[in-house]
Amino acid sequence: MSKCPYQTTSAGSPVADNQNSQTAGPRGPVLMQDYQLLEKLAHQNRERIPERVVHAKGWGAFGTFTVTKDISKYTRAKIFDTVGKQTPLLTRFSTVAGELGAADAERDVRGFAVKFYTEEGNWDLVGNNTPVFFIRDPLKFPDFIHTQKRHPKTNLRSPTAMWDFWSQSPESLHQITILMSDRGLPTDVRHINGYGSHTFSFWNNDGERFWVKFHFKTQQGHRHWTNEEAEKVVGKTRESTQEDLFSAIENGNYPKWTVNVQIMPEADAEKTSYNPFDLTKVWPHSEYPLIEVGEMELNRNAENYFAEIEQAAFSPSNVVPGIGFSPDKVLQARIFSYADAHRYRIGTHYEALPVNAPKCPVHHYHKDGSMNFFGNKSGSTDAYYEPNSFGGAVQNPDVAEPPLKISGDADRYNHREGNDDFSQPAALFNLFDDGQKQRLFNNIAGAMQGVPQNIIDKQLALFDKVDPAYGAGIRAALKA
Ligand code: HEM
Repeated sequence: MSKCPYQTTSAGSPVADNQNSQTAGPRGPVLMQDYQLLEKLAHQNRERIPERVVHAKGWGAFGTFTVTKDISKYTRAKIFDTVGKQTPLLTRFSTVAGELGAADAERDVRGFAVKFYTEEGNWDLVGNNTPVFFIRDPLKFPDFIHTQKRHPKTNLRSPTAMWDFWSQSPESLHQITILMSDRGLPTDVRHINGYGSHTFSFWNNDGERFWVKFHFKTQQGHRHWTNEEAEKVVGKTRESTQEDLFSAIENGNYPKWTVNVQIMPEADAEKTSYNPFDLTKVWPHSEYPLIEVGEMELNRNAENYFAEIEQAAFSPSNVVPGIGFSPDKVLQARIFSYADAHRYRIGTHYEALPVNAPKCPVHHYHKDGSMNFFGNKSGSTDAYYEPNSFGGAVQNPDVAEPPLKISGDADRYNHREGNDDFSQPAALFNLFDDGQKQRLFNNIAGAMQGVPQNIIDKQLALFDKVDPAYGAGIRAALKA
């Protein structure tokens, strides 16, 4: 058996006794000079960081992205430049509303966040298991999330608040239909698809821009629980997804996803009948078919959950040359929100932590700050400002994004005006067979228990507009 190392204080001094406090006599009291005891207690008091304001409960793993098809005519991103090329990555999956200790088997959207450690910096795709979202204007996000979290007085989740908000937000119908369908309660995260959801952009070496959507198709197939099955699971274990993902990887049963893109030439955005930057809409696959790009495999569990998964910081602002944003208003807001959240939740230099640090050289001129353990990053000791004459890092015009034409007057535009919120949910509703429809009705009726009738009526009127059979089915389920 190998000899264990000796325990030390955090200052490195060897510890003689870690079993007994230092006391005046065998019965105590303890001495103020027992710094070892003080250090242990003080560290324990600092073991928690704030949980994520949303997506607090999560499960993560490391893996690899492998390019299987050449899409270099659309993007100059180095991650895609050679078939067979592999890039290391980190994923974190999550539920949205539950706190850090929430049960896993809950009906909720699943977060699907991927950090690709590319040779030109980290690219984070912070998506969900749904191709659309509840809102299309980011001004709505804090209110929407308040309805998903606890009521200030009862400290309970409030179905009244949820349906009150949704019944006044017809753009949420598409996402509600997914959430209340079979796919709204997956058994685990190996059996879900992932979507970037927003429209992003690609640009190639010739300066051409394309609009792009990302789709991760599970190779494990889809698996879900009914509400009744999930209740039994939660009665047995609150950690069903953690157990499933961790043990699958530990046992060498590595989950895989086929990564696809939908590509829209830049000029098409002016022609489509729908706004291609509207997060509540999908692009018809018949017009913009899926193009295979690669495969994602998860093959390594974290050694330390807190250091590598809880402290992981994903942000839609992390793009790399060849991949860019789009005018999608919600995406634009997320470019601000995530890094701001990380500075608060983890600290100013969260990107220097090993799990967040890029695997390529990093050269910037940010200076000092709490927990700066790396000094200056400019590439030269004397170059702590820019421009300088001391060999510090310089800009690289080669990675400049092609200019984007913008038009219009600055104003607050009514995002509900002229928007069809009903056709796409109707198309989805009509894809469901009778059994799927009945479970959808039952799930919605179940989620409406205790909600005032006037709010239910407003919501039913919206379902009627999607399809009269949709509203009628829920009415019948409410009476059952
Ligand atoms: C205005 C809209 C939104 C805002 C302001 C917002 C904000 C946030 C914030 C502050 C966090 C916590 C970050 C942290 O502490 O690490 C978060 C987490 C997350 N959000 Fe959003 N969000 C928005 C919309 C979306 C959308 C549309 C998606 C998916 C398409 C999404 C997916 C996620 C995921 C997956 C996480 C968890 C990331 C992780 O695993 O660490 N969010 N969001």
